[in-house]
Amino acid sequence: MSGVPVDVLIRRIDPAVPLPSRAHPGDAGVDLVTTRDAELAPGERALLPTGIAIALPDGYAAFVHPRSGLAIHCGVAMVNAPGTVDAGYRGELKVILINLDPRETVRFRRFDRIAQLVVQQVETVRFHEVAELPGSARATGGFGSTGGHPGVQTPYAAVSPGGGADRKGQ
Ligand SMILES: O=c1ccn([C@H]2C[C@H](O)[C@@H](COP(=O)(O)OP(=O)(O)OP(=O)(O)O)O2)c(=O)[nH]1
Ligand SMILES: [Mg+2]
Repeated sequence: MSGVPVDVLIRRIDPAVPLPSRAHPGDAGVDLVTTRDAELAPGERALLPTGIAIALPDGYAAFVHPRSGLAIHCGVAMVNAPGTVDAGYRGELKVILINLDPRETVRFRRFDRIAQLVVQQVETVRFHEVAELPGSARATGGFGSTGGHPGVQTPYAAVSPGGGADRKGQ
């Protein structure tokens, strides 16, 4: 990371919670911990408290991202990844985890690291309604229109640049 650090106010809701810090200089995210033990059975989800609240400057947002280690080793994902923390939000940061492993229950202990927080500048936009949008090379192609998907055939339609749907088996 370069440039002048952005100042973010932080309040400990749980007085014993460690303040978030970077594992390595230059890391984009700071790890967030759970302040309570949790047990997630296969398919179960939980809203876990992090013990902190923050005040971001105007023009910034924070994004709660999953940890890749939890994903590959435990099959744990964030249901709403990335979670969006608004600049005006003063409540406790919370993380919605889900255990996607089909067999194993995953256990978290107090102060285990469960997610990471990335603070970013966000643009303020104004929307201008128009009858027609300007053309582009991609046009309306999306959802697999460029092909090359490994694995199973899904029932979902790819949208071709012409705007039509390529539906397998129809
Ligand atoms: O992973 C997350 C996502 C959100 N939040 C907090 C901060 C955010 O500012 C607030 C609202 O989040 P969001 O806008 O995603 O939820 P919503 O379902 O749209 O709720 P609301 O109607 O309160 O905006 O909840 C978290 O602590 N963790
Ligand atoms: Mg919202």
